[in-house]
Amino acid sequence: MKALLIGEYRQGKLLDTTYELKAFADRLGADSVMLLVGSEAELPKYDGRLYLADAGAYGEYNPDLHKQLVLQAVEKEKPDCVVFVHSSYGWDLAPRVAVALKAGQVSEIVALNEGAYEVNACNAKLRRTVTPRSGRCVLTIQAGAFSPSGEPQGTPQLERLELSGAPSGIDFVGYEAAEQKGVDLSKAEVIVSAGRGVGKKDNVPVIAALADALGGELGASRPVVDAGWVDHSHQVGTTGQTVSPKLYVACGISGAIQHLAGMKKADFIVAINKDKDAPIGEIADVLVVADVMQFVPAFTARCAR
Ligand SMILES: Cc1cc2nc3c(=O)[nH]c(=O)nc-3n(C[C@H](O)[C@H](O)[C@H](O)COP(=O)(O)OP(=O)(O)OC[C@H]3O[C@@H](n4cnc5c(N)ncnc54)[C@H](O)[C@@H]3O)c2cc1C
Repeated sequence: MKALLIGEYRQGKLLDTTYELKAFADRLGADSVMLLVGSEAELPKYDGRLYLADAGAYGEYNPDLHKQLVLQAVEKEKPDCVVFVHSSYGWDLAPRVAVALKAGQVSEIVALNEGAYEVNACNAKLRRTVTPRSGRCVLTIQAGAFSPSGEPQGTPQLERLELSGAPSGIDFVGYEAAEQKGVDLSKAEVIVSAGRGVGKKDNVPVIAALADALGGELGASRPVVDAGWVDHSHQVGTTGQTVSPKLYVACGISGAIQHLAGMKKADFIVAINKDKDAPIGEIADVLVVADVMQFVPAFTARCAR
């Protein structure tokens, strides 16, 4: 099996998720070759062939041109699958490539299951296992689901791809940073996060009090934000902030991939959960099996002494 991996630059910087593509291909048992559209200034550590194309004259992202370049690489390599990260880039480009190739697309893969793909369903409450029927397929992987097992290594063997025409009718205007409101969790050294397990909005101050006692910030999982218990600026995860504090305390959080993707780089993780088998236990340094509303007030009282 051969996989064409579509790496990603954002504003000239190589995204770390590019390495997750290689980890996915390795777990699939596929030979891989990579394509990057961007500058040579920052190349990934990659032990294999890397197609590099410069479309900078047309702005950082132009769907027509990027699709054209992916199709060129497909023509040369004849891969069985073309793999993107499920980012805004992958969301936009993967379906365009799938339509052009008349290939089936499987989106937001979170795990492999004996050669089939597991994807989230019902807002990640369920998983579906799917196998594409088309011979060639286009895949997108959930960021954080396939972490590299060690430090990425290798120097890529570069091959250039040239554009064969100007884009039709699409101009890249630029990126506009979202207005920064509320807290910037990315700089916090301690984060104490509330999950659905805290039960109700009135219980959130109990979690915030622990954050205060530890000199940290309040974080939250998405259901807590969606329910309006905590402002979105506190959300940790793929659709919230990515954080790397010294200490992360997860209170009543199950450990869904989308949450883990935002906090798994924390130096030390404490999880408080009444379920001893909660998935967060797999990455937590300490798992306290307890009712969060009994444990946290007692813990806060000890911290405040
Ligand atoms: C496209 C997409 C993007 C997403 N982005 C994000 C994101 O950025 N961030 C994010 O967090 N999620 C995100 N999600 C949602 C994610 O898939 C999960 O649904 C979510 O993280 C679950 O939040 P939770 O752990 O708080 O709730 P649950 O999964 O419901 O877990 C609650 C946990 O609390 C425990 N619990 C219950 N009661 C108690 C108690 N009294 N004491 C102790 N423990 C208790 C339970 O055992 C359980 O483990 C996204 C989903 C999708 C599809």
